Amino acid sequence: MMRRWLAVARTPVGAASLVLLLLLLGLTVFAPVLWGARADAIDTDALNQGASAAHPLGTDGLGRDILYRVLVATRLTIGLALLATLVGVGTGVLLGALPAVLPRWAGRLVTSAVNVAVAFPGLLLALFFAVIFGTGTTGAVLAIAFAVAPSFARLTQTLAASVSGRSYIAAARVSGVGRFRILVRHVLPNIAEPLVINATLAAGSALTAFAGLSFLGIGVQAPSYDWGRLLGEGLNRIYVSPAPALGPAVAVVVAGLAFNLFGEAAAAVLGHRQPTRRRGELPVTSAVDHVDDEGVLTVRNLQVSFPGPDGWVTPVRGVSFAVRDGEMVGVVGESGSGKSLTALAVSRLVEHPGVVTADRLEFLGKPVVRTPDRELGTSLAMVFQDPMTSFNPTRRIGGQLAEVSEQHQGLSRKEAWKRAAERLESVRVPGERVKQYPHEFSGGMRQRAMIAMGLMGDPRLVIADEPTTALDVTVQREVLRLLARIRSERSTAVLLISHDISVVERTCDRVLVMYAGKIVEELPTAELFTAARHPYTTALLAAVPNLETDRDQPLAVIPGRPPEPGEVAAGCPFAPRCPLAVDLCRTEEPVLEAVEAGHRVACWRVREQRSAVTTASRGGTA
Ligand SMILES: Nc1ncnc2c1ncn2[C@@H]1O[C@H](COP(=O)(O)OP(=O)(O)OP(=O)(O)O)[C@@H](O)[C@H]1O
Repeated sequence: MMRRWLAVARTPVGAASLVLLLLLLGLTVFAPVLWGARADAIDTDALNQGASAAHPLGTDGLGRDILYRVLVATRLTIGLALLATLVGVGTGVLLGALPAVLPRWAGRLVTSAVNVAVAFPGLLLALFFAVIFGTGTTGAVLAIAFAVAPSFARLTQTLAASVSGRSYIAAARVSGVGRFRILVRHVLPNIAEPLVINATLAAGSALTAFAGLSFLGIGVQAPSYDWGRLLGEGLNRIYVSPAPALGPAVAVVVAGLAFNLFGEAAAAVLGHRQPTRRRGELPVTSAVDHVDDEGVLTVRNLQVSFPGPDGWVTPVRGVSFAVRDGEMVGVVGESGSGKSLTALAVSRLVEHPGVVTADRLEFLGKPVVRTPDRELGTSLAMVFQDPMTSFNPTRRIGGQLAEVSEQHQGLSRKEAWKRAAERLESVRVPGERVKQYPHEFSGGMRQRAMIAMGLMGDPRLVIADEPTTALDVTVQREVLRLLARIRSERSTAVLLISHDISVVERTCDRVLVMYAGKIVEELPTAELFTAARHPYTTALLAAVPNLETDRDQPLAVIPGRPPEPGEVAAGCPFAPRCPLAVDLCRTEEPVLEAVEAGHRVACWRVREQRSAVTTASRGGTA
């Protein structure tokens, strides 16, 4: 962090503005001590003089030297501007952060009030508040502070929203960390940088606004004086002698520029981190698939919907499955098939305005909605796709791991850090690395540390959403081996989400194949290459190269693309890409049916073949 700010000082604009700011700081501290007496010295022999060698900026109506007065006024001018900025930024950040901790209705009220206030120009607001608070220094400070606050509230809200989609926030939430703590520990530190940059810019504006108020006579009052007041006094006789007005005017401009240029240089070098974020009637429930299995997790007819411009869209359209104790289940499917949303719904992480409905959504025999945060936090672990965003970059790895145990298991800070080191060791990361920051870890280590974080509690289920996508092949294998080891050593169930069917085939006991928000086939992985029946599953398998694949031929690809959640037509959603599709496939959607024990398929053609076989065998026995 420090290094990044030093880089700002190394740019020409950054360096020049920093020198000016240091100069101003020096004057703020020392000018009144050095020249305070001379600035107040009345000289009746030299009233209202213009520029001269003895008085470079002339004298005022009492014969006081204006140059000394400008220098001495630095303290009050800069001090008040900084005070106003501090109060304004503080109030703004508070207002901006409140919606994150308040109940939703109250949060909306605050947001609306901020939106209304932002619509007014700052200086107009300052004048309005100056009239309310009355003339004088306190009034002017509050007026400028309250004029600055709305834009900071808006900025905080926007920045907070942009980081709230990060995996480490989701990880903290799934670990049951409270809203206030998430705000203070995870959100605010990660938006501090742009806030500081904007505060520097705001200080420049506050300085000029303050000078304006004093100039108009509603800021600093005699006998105190700041640059604004000196400017006002000098301006009265600008046609006789320009120097007394020019001095304070130059001071205001130079100081304002110093703040603004430093802010601009910092913004240009540090840049604004703008992480991307994914983003009528509720849809009717579709046919319910039947699941017999009960276990750690039971999901029946799970649907996830979002309001869209043309009504609700439902990316997850009725998913049913179960995960038993100690079982490793894979979920595969192309991008957009609803795998991640299914996982997020299970962990209560689908964000408003998303709506999750299910006939049953139970974890450890209890409805997920009623599972206390503490229990969910220690019994369910999430491992996210991107090891870059899975940790809060401003905090040490150990602290982030320890948080879970401190919060939920009542461990002391020391014990929790000790456990964090042990858990890191268990995922083959040297324990002493607890003290390091996420950027000091490699991608694979970060992913293993994320798994270690999940193991801080005693999870009964680990949900790993594409945990190896961002990693190279060898690290990928290591992470998968680690998940498998955790499963066998601790009998923890694992739900592994992947778009790569070969990864699932190698590691899992059972596979769920998803297409367009539904499970289209479920079978034991051991039978994947021999017994898969759904044309989509067989097409996915055909796209996996193996030892017999002819290397001179291009790999099989599935023609076309899956439908978007809003455009799923009647019939089987795979029909437009299916070589076996018949008319029935285009008009009616097949339901998931058991073809054998542990093997379910949703396909009209498979059903047709089965009934043909059954009829033939009946005919044979008749
Ligand atoms: N917050 C949201 N608002 C609206 N639509 C969403 C939202 N989140 C996801 N979707 C949509 O839901 C569909 C399924 O998304 P999901 O992330 O579950 O897919 P996925 O199968 O995990 O794909 P990937 O492998 O690319 O992560 C996508 O079409 C996506 O655009």
